[in-house]
Amino acid sequence: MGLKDRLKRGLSRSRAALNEIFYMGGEVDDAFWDDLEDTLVMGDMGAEVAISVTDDLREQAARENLTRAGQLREALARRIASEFATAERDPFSDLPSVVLFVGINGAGKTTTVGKLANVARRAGTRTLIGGADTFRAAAIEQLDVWGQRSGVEVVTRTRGADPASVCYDVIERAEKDDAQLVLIDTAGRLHTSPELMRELEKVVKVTRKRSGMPVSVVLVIDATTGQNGLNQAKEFNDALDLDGVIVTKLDGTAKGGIAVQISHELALPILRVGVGEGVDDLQSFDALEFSRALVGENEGK
Ligand SMILES: Nc1nc2c(ncn2[C@@H]2O[C@H](COP(=O)(O)OP(=O)(O)OP(=O)(O)O)[C@@H](O)[C@H]2O)c(=O)[nH]1
Repeated sequence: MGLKDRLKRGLSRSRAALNEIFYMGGEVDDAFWDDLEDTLVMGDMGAEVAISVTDDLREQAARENLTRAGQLREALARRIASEFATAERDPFSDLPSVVLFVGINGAGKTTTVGKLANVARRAGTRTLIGGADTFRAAAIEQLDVWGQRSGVEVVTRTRGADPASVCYDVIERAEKDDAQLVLIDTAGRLHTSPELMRELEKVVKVTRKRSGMPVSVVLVIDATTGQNGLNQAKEFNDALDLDGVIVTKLDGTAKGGIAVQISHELALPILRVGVGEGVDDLQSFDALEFSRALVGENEGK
């Protein structure tokens, strides 16, 4: 299956409601505009974005005399795409680069690190994995499995070790091995715990201070957490000044619009999206491709 098809398949649940209001041949009337706005809100795009997208599209329809719903699909995708913040640099391809992955428990950090390491190694990039999740023994084992699978070395310490000193070790090793890409997994934590957030601030500070390579802090968010995901993003961004976001599990939700809202409200780029559990299901992010997959295309296209 091609990448585009995987993205489309992954977003099929999010697309279902919009598909319904865009059924072929539908008239563009007041009910259509109400339905469109409601559907965008229900898909977790947020009221502000939903209203401004609908208003703009409505003006465009009047200006260009578009009367059938199907005629508006591509325009809607383009309008939604314009809501995403754009990335100044991609920390996974603009090398050298150190990336710290943060997020709440179970968001998909370890899996994401593993998938990215696998892809980087296959592309011939000298890659190193850092295991700063010393809280859970299983997390260290899980990273080791990904390391073995992809042939990437994992630098970590035993359970209970200070995560900031693990980062120190990782950077030291990266310099010695002349690594180009360093991916560091951190322990999952609730954004509502000030103590854990402070610990994470220390991890980021130590890594930034010690590393001669640019350091990015990337938040991994599980899309199925919906509006809670937006709150998490705000808390993490306030504490750590994030560089970007990876949204996972978009295949498990009808609320894929949350990616639009997070990127727009926090002015943070989406760096990758997860649309399934396979290695190829962690995809590069293209705002227009993503928006098209969210909105759907007319039949026969
Ligand atoms: N369906 C689906 N599952 C995913 C995706 N990304 C990750 N997962 C699954 O989510 C689960 C949790 O992923 P982990 O990588 O262990 O999460 P974590 O953030 O490292 O968790 P902690 O170590 O507890 O902080 C795993 O079963 C993954 O396979 C995705 O895009 N789609």
